[in-house]
Parts: sequence; C-alpha cells; structure tokens
Amino acid sequence: MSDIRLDTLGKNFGSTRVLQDVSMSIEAGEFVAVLGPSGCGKTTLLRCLAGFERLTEGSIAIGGSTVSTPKRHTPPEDRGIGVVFQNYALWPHMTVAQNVSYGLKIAGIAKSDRDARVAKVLDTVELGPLANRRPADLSGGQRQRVALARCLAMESRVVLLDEPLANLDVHLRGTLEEEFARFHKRSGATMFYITHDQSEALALADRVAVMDKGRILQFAAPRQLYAEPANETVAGFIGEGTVTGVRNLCPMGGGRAQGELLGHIAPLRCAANQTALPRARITFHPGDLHMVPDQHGIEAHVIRATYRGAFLRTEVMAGPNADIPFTLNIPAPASLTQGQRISIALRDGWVLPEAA
Ligand SMILES: Nc1ncnc2c1ncn2[C@@H]1O[C@H](COP(=O)(O)OP(=O)(O)OP(=O)(O)O)[C@@H](O)[C@H]1O
Repeated sequence: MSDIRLDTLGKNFGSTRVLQDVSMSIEAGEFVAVLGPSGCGKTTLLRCLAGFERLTEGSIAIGGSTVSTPKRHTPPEDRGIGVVFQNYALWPHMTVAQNVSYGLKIAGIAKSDRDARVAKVLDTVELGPLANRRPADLSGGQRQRVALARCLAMESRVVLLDEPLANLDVHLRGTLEEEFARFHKRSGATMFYITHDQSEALALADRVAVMDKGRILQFAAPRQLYAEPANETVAGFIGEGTVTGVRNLCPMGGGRAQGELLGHIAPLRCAANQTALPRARITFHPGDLHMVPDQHGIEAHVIRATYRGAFLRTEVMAGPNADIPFTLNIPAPASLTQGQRISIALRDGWVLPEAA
C-alpha cells in the first residue's frame, strides 16, 4: 500500500494557480525528491502535505487515511509527519537535548521515557557528546542533525525536508547527503525532499518528481529521468541535456532506432511504440558525443575547451553552417584549441516521446 497518495491536488492563492493536477503515489519507506526551478510550487506542495496549507482541489491520504480535501483538514500535529526546514527551526535558548525532547514533552511522554528516547536518538545521529550545547555553538551540519534527531525522537513515519542543504558549503553538503542516506536507512521513514539541485535529487532519491509551473512533468527513478526524459523541459533540466532535431527517424524494434543528425546516421533509443517520422526531437548528454577521425562524422569547430581533470569540456558549433551548439566531454589526455576543426559523432540519444 502506498504511504502517501496525492490525488489531482490543486492549490490557488487568491486567483493565482500555484499547484495543478498533482498526483503521486509514494511507497512506505521510499525516498522521494521533488526537483524544480524557483517558484515552481515545491514548498507549497510540502506545506500542503504537512498540513500548513488547505487544498483548493483534490486530496491527500497518509497511511491510508485522508488528511486533506478542500473540505476536510487534519492539523499538522495529527499527521505523524516530521518537518526539517532550511533554517532547522531550533530553539536557541534550549540545549540540543532539550530541543529534541520538547516535542515529546508536548506529546505528554513521561520524563524517564523521554530522556531514554532522546539519549538513543542523539546517539544515532552521533550527537551524544554535544547534548548540553546550545544551537549557537554547533556547526551547520550539527544543527541539521539535531533537526533530524527531533524527527527520529517523534518516531515520524514521514519526514519532509525543505531544501535542507541550501546555504551550506559544498563540503558540508556532501557530508550531509551521506547523513540523509544513513538516516533514511536506519529509520525506514518515508522521505519527501524538496530541492532545486538536481545532483542532490539524483544522488539521494529512489524516485524524483520533476516540477515546473505547478505541475509534475515526470516522476521516475533517477536513471530513467536521465536516460529517458518525458519531454524537452525535463531533458533540459537533468544532466545538461541537449535537445535537437533529427530527420528520417526509423524505429528498428526493441526500443532502438536510428535517425539523421546533421546528415549523419546516429544510433538512438526510443519508446517501444515509436513510429517512423520525417522529423523528431532527441536528447543526449555531453558524454554521448565523441570525436571521430576527420571527415568521418559531423563537422564542428571548437568555441571553448575547458580543462576539467578527467575530461575536456568542449563547446562546439556543429553542422555545415556551424550554427548548432553542442557540448561534449573529451576524455583526458586531450588538447584542443579555440577555432580547431574536429569531427564528432553521437553514440547514444533518446527520442523524446512527445515528438511522436
Ligand atoms: N502565501 C502565498 N500567497 C501568495 N502566493 C504565494 C504564497 N506562497 C507562495 N506563493 C507563490 O506561489 C508560487 C510557488 O511558490 P513556492 O514557494 O511553492 O515555490 P518553490 O518552488 O518552493 O520556490 P523556491 O525554490 O524559490 O523556494 C510562487 O509564485 C509564490 O510567489
């Protein structure tokens, strides 16, 4: 049974439509990331799920019980949900242990049980030795762990996280990504994680919902989003996908096809029901293009080549009119100069289904 079910959810603020036709089924224990540009409605979706906003349309069920419809609204504290906000929302005057214990106290749990539970969860997030510190004397990462410990202490079955790594430095982000993964494994909680950072979403989540303008464009496992985006917007959003046109698309069965990219035959993947088309849209990533011996591929000239350690990130203008921009990663060691003419070929591309 799914743990969280959003059914054709809609949310308006006055006459502004912020969420539209949002439907998702999330399994118990699943780690779901919601990825989208600023203003697309991610936080509003999280707030609806947590019970901080009422719905305009549709419904939300958690653990099989309906908690939100336009007419019915279970308050946040009765939803069995923990929320980790970007600023962690810790009480500055309380110690780490008191911050974690507070929710249990409000829930009427006896002091001895409370103390035992707090000690256990602080141990889990490796903050036991810092139990008596105040938030001001903790690092950003440690504060984050206090916020997670609070969810663990409340035994929240569902944990919502609103851009928890925003405003942190790159090193700390990496460490905390691991922390979230560990927390998820240990707690078995269902995680709903809002971010605008695709690398975070792809690294952490079992499935990622890509949002734009209040709608879910695709809800799929990271590998599928990367390899088989549902449309041009998702393709452009994930992994620096390039979208371009091919001619004479010819499906060959078994999800394989070929098409002419700038006059050269390219091997492609496509949906099983893809039909032959005179023109189609495809997408690929910088690693899908490679250099071939002169005259054997698409003509291109180098606009910029940037050293990136393991590869040379190379921007080219391709085609007979040198007017199609592509980016490719050329494995090290390589050396290219601006203006140099090279020949390139596509190894693998995905035919966008909406072009069918
Ligand atoms: N209480 C409100 N009243 C009116 N409009 C609102 C309200 N809350 C959010 N909005 C609007 O709804 C839209 C979606 O906002 P939301 O905060 O959900 O986006 P987001 O994807 O989380 O953005 P960000 O990544 O920048 O936080 C925005 O246009 C925002 O201005």
